[in-house]
Amino acid sequence: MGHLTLEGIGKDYDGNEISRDIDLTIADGEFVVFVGPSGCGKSTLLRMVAGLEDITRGQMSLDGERINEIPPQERDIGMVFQSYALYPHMTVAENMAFGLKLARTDKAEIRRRVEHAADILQLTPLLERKPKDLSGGQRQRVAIGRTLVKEPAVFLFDEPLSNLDASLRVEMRVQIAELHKRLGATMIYVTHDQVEAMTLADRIVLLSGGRIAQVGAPLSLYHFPQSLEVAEFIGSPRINTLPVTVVDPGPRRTGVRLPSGEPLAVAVLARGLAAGDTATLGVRAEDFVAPDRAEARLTARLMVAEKLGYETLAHLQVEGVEGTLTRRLDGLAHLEEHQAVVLGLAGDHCHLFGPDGRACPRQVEIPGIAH
Ligand SMILES: Nc1ncnc2c1ncn2[C@@H]1O[C@H](COP(=O)(O)OP(=O)(O)OP(=O)(O)O)[C@@H](O)[C@H]1O
Repeated sequence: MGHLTLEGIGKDYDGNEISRDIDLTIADGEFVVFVGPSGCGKSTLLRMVAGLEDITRGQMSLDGERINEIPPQERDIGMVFQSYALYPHMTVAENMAFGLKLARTDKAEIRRRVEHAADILQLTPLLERKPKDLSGGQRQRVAIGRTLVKEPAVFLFDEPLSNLDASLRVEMRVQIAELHKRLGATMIYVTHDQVEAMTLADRIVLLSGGRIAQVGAPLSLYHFPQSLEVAEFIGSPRINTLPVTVVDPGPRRTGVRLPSGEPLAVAVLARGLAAGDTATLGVRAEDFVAPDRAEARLTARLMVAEKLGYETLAHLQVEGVEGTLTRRLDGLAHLEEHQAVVLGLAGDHCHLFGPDGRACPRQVEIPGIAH
């Protein structure tokens, strides 16, 4: 079992509150990813779960038992670190067995567990090699193996792929997802890479300034972000934002005026907004619509077209909007530099954020995705 409960967890360093008001329940077998910008407190929270940091406030329980005071080695929790720090003079098998030997585990049992972990991680042919004779990905698999042999109820991963190159990261990401499916164990994974978070997580916990900004399934955070901060963190390219003025805060649609002066009825509840307020319209790169289906239009000029083969990212300048907006187009779109482009907007495909950054609740249904 690996059912974790965090209630009112907080952490201070030298009188500074680093983590605060963390309330979170992680179900047995769930894959949860802590994500957020650098310094938001992801590692601190993970290290508190591991027992490597004291908890200043709140209660942490594993399978109903309080674990605040239980030392790391006595928690049924295993951690895979960013730097895999294998012992260079030991073979792969010895590296994996080391923790079990220290814990005086029976020799036959150690052999069984090492062989089993090697089989799962495809390390069997490498068991007698030394770390210097392994690739980066293989070393990372040994580091995972070292944790796997402990057979913990909860696996913690602290940015385990950040030392690997891009293609290896993708490969290891798939292997970690397969490992989770195969073991069915509870896993908590820390990363600042939102693609890793989106692809691995059953649920994402997005942290900001030591607090939870939003918890939910990856696509819920993508389609129903509760704040501008979440909307901007989740999704690549970053969500487009433009300043608008609220003209009609209606009950199901909110009328706004675009920088071009055109009106648009956005499918959101105008909670807390009044006519005359300045708000932020959010439009994902794929959510612009063809001009003939548009409810409002923006005239833009193409600055740069990034042709990625399967899609083109058009970076566009719009009068009255700072920076550029990005529109995603399928395939190799035919675009000329500086050409005029009409960006079509539809109220169902936009987000609206108030002056405090809070999202106005969207009044749209997306099949299979919870609000
Ligand atoms: N031992 C410590 N003493 C004092 N402050 C610390 C200590 N460890 C971390 N902090 C501070 O706590 C905050 C959160 O750090 P943490 O490492 O948890 O962030 P993070 O989200 O994991 O960042 P990153 O993605 O850069 O690793 C930071 O401001 C950091 O400087």
